[in-house]
Amino acid sequence: MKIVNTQLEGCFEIEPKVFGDERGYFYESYNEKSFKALSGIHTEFVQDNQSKSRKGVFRGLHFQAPPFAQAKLVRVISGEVLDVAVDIRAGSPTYGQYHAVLLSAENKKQFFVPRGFAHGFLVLSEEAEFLYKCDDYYHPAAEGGIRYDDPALGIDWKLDTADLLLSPKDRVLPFLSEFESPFIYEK
Ligand SMILES: Cc1cn([C@H]2C[C@H](O)[C@@H](COP(=O)(O)OP(=O)(O)O[C@H]3O[C@@H](C)C(=O)[C@@H](O)[C@H]3O)O2)c(=O)[nH]c1=O
Repeated sequence: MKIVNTQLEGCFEIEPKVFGDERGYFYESYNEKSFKALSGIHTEFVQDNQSKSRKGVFRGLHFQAPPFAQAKLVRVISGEVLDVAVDIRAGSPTYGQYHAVLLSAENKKQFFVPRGFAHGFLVLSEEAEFLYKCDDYYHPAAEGGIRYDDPALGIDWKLDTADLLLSPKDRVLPFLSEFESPFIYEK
């Protein structure tokens, strides 16, 4: 596997080593030892989540506030999504900046979203199944988020955002300017 760092400190993409043969393919979708050795991060994942969504569904931009913050290792097992992480660590030199990556069953890329980032994805294919590991458990009372269509973020979603399907909860999330981050940047 190969780690590709992004412009946002702590956020990186993973390109797994895929072994193809006449039967199909094989790859290690997660190997704790390699993950820790290559990333230098000693995250202990405790929960795996899976969701399925149809084209035009947007989930996000979500986080859990400390002390229940979650780092996530995300990937797609069918279809294609545009996955985005936004730096919401108060005082971060890249506060409000985002990284977007196309994740698909085809490219098998993974994306590591650290604590202190809001995360979301838009489904670009007819359907997509999304799988992710989290390093803390679900705590609904600690859930928070910011609006995906905040002009201050300026995210290019690659689909007409007028017709997206969002949960009622995600429709009323605050814009960055209305938002007080529960995360503080630590160098
Ligand atoms: C996230 C989560 C939800 N749920 C329940 C609550 C609710 O009834 C149902 C659907 O929840 P949501 O609408 O919050 O699901 P969803 O919008 O898919 O939320 C997810 O979005 C992506 C972008 C993330 O990054 C995740 O961390 C998570 O926030 O599942 C759990 O039981 N455990 C969990 O860990």
